[in-house]
Amino acid sequence: MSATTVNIARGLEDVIFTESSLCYIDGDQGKLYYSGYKIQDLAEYSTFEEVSYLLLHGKLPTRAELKAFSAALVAERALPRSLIRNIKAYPKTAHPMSALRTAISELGMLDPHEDEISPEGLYQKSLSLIAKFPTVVAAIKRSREGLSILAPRKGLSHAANFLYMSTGKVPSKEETKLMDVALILQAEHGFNASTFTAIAAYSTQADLYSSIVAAISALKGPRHGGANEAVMKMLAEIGSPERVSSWLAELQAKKGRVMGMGHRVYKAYDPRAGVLNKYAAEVAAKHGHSKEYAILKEVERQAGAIYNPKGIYPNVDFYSGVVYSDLGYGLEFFTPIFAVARISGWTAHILEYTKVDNRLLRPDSLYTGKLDVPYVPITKR
Ligand SMILES: CC(=O)SCCNC(=O)CCNC(=O)[C@H](O)C(C)(C)COP(=O)(O)OP(=O)(O)OC[C@H]1O[C@@H](n2cnc3c(N)ncnc32)[C@H](O)[C@@H]1OP(=O)(O)O
Ligand SMILES: O=C([O-])CC(=O)C(=O)O
Repeated sequence: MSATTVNIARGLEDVIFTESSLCYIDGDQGKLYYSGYKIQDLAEYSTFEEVSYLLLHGKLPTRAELKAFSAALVAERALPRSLIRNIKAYPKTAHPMSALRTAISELGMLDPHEDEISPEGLYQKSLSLIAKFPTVVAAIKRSREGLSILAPRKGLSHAANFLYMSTGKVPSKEETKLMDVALILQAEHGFNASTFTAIAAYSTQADLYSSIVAAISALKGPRHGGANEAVMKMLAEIGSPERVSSWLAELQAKKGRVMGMGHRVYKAYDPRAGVLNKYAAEVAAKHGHSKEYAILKEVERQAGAIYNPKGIYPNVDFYSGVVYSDLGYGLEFFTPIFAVARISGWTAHILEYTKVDNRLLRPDSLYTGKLDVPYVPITKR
């Protein structure tokens, strides 16, 4: 093989390595479907529980199925005591994504059946992880803020309970809807970097927890899930809508990237950003976070003129921070909230991959090094 005969896909773009019926993205048209349903319909009419059921089962639940599924999630929400103790002892300076990665790793260690990979065992562990992610993230948040960790509260939906455990207040209907929408929009997105990482780990027959820890690690990066936090830092750097133009000129001069814009698959407006933009505008108008929103709109307008012709538009991370800030989360919790949503997609993909054909993932590279180099003893180098 030589460089002239091999087509190297550096970012694995356009490489199709499996089949999946979980998610369809039309990147040119800016369309997204979960198991055939339009993302806009799910965001408007559904709940995170319903969407998680859809992803795990491939169909929307009946009323009775949803009731049983939601009850199963509620039953799995609480954390082992020793994990709560340990979360309290995590350094307050640690990034919440590092704390989440550590906590999920601990959950695996505490599960006496960590390695079980029967379909029933995997499904049960998936439910348990979907249920526990909000409890873990809320516990990390409260512990960092020097507040007592709250136990999950029965009678609250997944989104409402997450908000309750995070803030100590039972949220309003509007706040719950806002969190539900954010979680629904981020629940699944095909073979993005974190899902692919989860599958790569799982393809070795590593246990579910290890695969999810791998996924959390990949989500942390600012080119992927970490972009929502990076957007907020970018807004702080810009400072005001009037500064957007000079900031953009500097960014272009150093060939930098506008965080929250651009996507490997979408070469049009990310439909999730469209939905979040609408909610962010409402939140900004109602609750006075209008400065951040105003800067974002200006970045979208001015950066759009430069980058839209190249297929670079706002992605899901562009407007989500305005929504999370409004719900009471600091910017370091934006990516953990993404993980609270994406755990459904990660586990659904692992369950699906097991059924399709759990084949070891192992790509190749074009070797560009030397061969048959004579070994020189260390004393002679
Ligand atoms: C949930 C998610 O993961 S959504 C994505 C979140 N990430 C971000 O928002 C970070 C900012 N965006 C990016 O870095 C990129 O758009 C990515 C990594 C997400 C996808 O990019 P890719 O499809 O891999 O494109 P690639 O990195 O090859 O860039 C192609 C060209 O577009 C430019 N480009 C891509 N994104 C941006 C951006 N946000 N701002 C400015 N230029 C950009 C690159 O500089 C490059 O230009 P060049 O050809 O002149 O060198
Ligand atoms: O699909 C991707 O590459 C990134 C993304 O938008 C997501 O994971 O939600």
